[in-house]
Amino acid sequence: MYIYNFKFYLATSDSEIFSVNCYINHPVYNFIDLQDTIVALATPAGSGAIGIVRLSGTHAISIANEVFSAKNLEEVDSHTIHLGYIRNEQQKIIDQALVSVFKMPHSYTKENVIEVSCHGSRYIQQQLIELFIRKGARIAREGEFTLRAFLNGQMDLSQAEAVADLIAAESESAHQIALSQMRGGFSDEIKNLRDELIHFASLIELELDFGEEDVEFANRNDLKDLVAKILTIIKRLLDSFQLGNAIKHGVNTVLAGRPNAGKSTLLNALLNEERAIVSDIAGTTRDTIEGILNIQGVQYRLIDTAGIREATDQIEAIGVQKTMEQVAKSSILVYVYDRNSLSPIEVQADLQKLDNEKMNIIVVANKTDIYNNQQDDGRPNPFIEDRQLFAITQALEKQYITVHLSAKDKTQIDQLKKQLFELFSSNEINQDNSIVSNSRHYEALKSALESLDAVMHGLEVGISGDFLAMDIRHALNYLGEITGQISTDDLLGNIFSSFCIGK
Ligand SMILES: Nc1nc2c(ncn2[C@@H]2O[C@H](COP(=O)(O)OP(=O)(O)OP(=O)(O)O)[C@@H](O)[C@H]2O)c(=O)[nH]1
Ligand SMILES: [Mg+2]
Repeated sequence: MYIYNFKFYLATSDSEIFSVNCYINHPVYNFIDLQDTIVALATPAGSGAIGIVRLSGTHAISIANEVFSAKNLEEVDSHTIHLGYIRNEQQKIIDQALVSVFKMPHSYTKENVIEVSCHGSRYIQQQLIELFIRKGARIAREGEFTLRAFLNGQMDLSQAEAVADLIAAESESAHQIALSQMRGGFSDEIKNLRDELIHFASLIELELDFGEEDVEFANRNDLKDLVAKILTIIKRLLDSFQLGNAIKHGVNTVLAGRPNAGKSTLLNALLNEERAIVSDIAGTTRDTIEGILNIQGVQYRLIDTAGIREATDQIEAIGVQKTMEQVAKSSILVYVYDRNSLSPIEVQADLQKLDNEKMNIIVVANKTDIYNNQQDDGRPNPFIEDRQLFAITQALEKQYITVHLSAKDKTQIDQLKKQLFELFSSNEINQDNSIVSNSRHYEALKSALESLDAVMHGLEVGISGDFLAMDIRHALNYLGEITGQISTDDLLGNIFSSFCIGK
């Protein structure tokens, strides 16, 4: 099968080999009928000032022309807009509308596209869609406009996915990542590297064709250099995922610490609203409480939790367990403690318990409004007086970013925000760096990395060409999945079903 494809490759243009292979294995074009003309509402359902009904497909213009009398739409230029009445079969006016005409291939889907901007009444939109269906269009499936754009070569798969991300983007940084991916992002880079790898794969396959003869068309050192180059790039992309994913979905930031440390007070101060109940009773917060904080375009999902201690009742015990789960799931832990009542030894013990390699930690030494050298009751603060304890505090502050603040008086809250932002700064995005934010891409890159590691290992120990070719083929498949050069019905179905109808 593969050799057959390979010979086919030699007879055709460069780098077509794997798409041919994919086409034979996965007839992507079969599961959807590209001949149909599709219709859907492109604006949100419901009433508004304007609603847009969109048609795409071979007959889009002729269908619209049948119900629009002001002009012959088949004769107008592409990218023109026309005002006129839309009438049903009984010549009853449905609406006066603006009709935009895009002639293939100069449209979003590369097909004929009509956009009818009508008055945004539900009734009119419904009537228009039903009329177009009676005239031969069918209702579009979720994401079918974008799927067609992909199948017709308007964009690659990762760009199509970025369209959905762009629509869903709720913060400046998520918007930025989606936009950069839509404009090509890292997929061009992947495509180019993949093409270079295909070149080597074909040379190695050619060696295999010569069977018994001892020939080597693919220079192993050059291949090694290429694989090393690709590995470096893939590793960089994989590393960017933590940032990309956090930005796309919001950075999970958990506030944890002992009861009465002031976590809920801090949540309220950060959100600037009284979200969580605050009291001097230890164990006030039982369940997790969330709020969204936007710092310069990055969304932080703040999670206030139950104070960590030996629980005094069952409900509190569940709360403490939930806290530990939240800590494990989060990207940032804001560990809050009352610096006037918790000894540095206890702080150290807490941090050791909570710290896991992956997490970013910010320590908040709370309640600076209480005079540092004396406690609530006026007695001197033992942690300042004791030189040994003071040394532990200093060591901790070296190890962890520490912010001294008063949650109650809202002093130094901006300093905490600054530290949060610096952990997940969006500078990297602004510089147009390639950032992976899609978990499907992340998984494919991880698999490609494994296969390429195997290729590298194979090159080092000098394994035979057929094994080498197999690992390269795997890597090519995984890389091709990202851009859609390799795709299956299931994969496409999965991706586009998460789109809304009309996109
Ligand atoms: N003086 C002072 N008191 C504070 C500060 N922050 C919180 N408090 C007080 O400390 C007590 C506990 O505050 P909470 O915010 O409920 O503490 P918590 O960490 O959420 O406590 P649990 O929910 O029980 O785990 C309340 O009486 C707050 O008013 C602060 O910065 N300065
Ligand atoms: Mg609380």
